[in-house]
Amino acid sequence: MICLVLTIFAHIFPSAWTGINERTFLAIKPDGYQRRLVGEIIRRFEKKGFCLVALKIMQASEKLLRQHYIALQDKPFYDRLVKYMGSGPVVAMVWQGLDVVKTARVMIGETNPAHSLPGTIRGDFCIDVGRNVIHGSDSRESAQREIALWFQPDELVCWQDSAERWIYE
Ligand SMILES: Nc1ncnc2c1ncn2[C@@H]1O[C@@H]2COP(=O)(O)O[C@H]2[C@H]1O
Repeated sequence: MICLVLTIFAHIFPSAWTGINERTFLAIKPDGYQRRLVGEIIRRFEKKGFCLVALKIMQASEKLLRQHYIALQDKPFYDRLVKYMGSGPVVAMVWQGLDVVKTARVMIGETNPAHSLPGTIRGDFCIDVGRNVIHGSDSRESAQREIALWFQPDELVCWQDSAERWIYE
């Protein structure tokens, strides 16, 4: 209940989710799902120390995907991207932790896998920019927008992280 109130509060005042409560939106794309990379990807963020606060498998609607990628609507690959993202299951997730937006992007690698270093998700698991396995919000503002687009407030779970004092000073 407290979490629900906090989540609604954060929709109105995004600054509520800062510091160790910062949140980001990640989605394992249909290629990552088909290639059985779901466990490996989740494992990386768990081992890093971030908290998983929401997760669902879904086949995203065209409407949702057009909204999600609205900033890219003038790009020549926009329709192709929406079609690919809707072509199979995706795993939509919200992760929480200090600087999670920026750190998740570092862990994911560059948009083009060819420019991604080994050790990053895209550097390790993919080759083609049109099949780059995972999406991660590119800013705190995008994260707020994307979380609100993909999840209802009551789908985000607040839980007490018993390892917190071993992760943060
Ligand atoms: N040149 C491109 N051709 C096809 N897809 C692209 C291209 N550039 C970016 N994208 C896709 O657009 C997506 C936008 O953000 P993502 O991190 O989800 O990953 C990106 C790629 O999947």
